Amino acid sequence: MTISVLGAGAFGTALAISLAKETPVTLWARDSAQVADMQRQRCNTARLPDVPLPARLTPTSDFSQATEAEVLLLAVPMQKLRSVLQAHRADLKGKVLVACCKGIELETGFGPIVVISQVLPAAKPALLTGPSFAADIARGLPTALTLACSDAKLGHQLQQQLTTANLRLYRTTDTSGAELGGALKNIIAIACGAVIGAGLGESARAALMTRGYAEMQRMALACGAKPETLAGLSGFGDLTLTCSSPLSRNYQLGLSIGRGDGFDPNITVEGAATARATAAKAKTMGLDMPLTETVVGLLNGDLTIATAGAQLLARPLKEE
Ligand SMILES: NC(=O)C1=CN([C@@H]2O[C@H](COP(=O)(O)OP(=O)(O)OC[C@H]3O[C@@H](n4cnc5c(N)ncnc54)[C@H](O)[C@@H]3O)[C@@H](O)[C@H]2O)C=CC1
Ligand SMILES: O=C(CO)COP(=O)(O)O
Repeated sequence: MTISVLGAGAFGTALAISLAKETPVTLWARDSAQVADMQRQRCNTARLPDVPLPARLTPTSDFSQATEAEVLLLAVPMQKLRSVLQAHRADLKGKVLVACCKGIELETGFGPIVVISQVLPAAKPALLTGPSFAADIARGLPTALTLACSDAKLGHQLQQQLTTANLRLYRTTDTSGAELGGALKNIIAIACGAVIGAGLGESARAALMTRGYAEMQRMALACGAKPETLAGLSGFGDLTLTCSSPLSRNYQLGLSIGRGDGFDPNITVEGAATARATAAKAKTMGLDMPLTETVVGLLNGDLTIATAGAQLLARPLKEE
């Protein structure tokens, strides 16, 4: 079996490093200078500077070389997924495509599986998601993820093919639940970072995580997802990691909002566009998602932390 990873950011490189310890892996980046640097230094100096690339990992900027593999992992940000697929439609036709991004497309409200199916109707889409920092995977630390694929046979096969010594995959056919868990937890992580950054305390964070989980479930169940998927690695698991670790970029963005600091717009923070997409989607579906709306208000500068907190606390009292 041959594997390629498309996108040599932090996550794509980490997955390629882990998989290349067991099988040959091609890692594609669009930037030929970055590829030359990885070939020379045997390291992704920009994203994972302390981790050497295994001998069986081949960096390339030649897209057709990368698409010779049987299984392709798509590790580009969610908001870039459609354009990458469209740009390489011919090479990707009919391929097994495992999306590794976590988010909802701003313009359409769709997750990665639908985007793949729209651009490449003959492709066989799957999703790899769950609690994992690129740095942990790259360093060989133990990690458990969810492999979601509506085709149960293909999902079983991918689970076997993509499990490594440190990366244990569970499988599900509930792609909608896995997509939404991984996407929506980023919104709540921004909120948690904001609360901690503003010094509002650990109790407030626990409240946000719990009510955020209720909000995630509300949206996911309305979209036909299974509750047990939300309770699994892709939902509850990733919510826990992302809302509690300063290594999370979504949490870091929240921290900077809470502290009133600036934030580098070039850092990949999936939760920002996803919050906006989710708030719009919730409105059309008639769903109450007050935390998501609050995060959008904070991101747009329409709310301060003080007014956001006051608004949430003043909401009508209800059953849990
Ligand atoms: N970094 C992490 O710990 C984890 C990241 N993820 C997910 O993986 C996805 C990617 O995140 P990271 O790798 O961390 O981001 P990153 O910012 O480190 O890398 C993104 C990569 O995508 C490439 N890219 C962007 N637009 C492109 C285009 N149009 N064509 C080709 N390449 C393009 C960039 O050059 C960059 O190498 C996100 O959805 C994120 O949520 C998931 C789990 C863990
Ligand atoms: O998805 C992640 C952890 O599972 C990575 O989180 P960030 O994108 O917030 O860094």
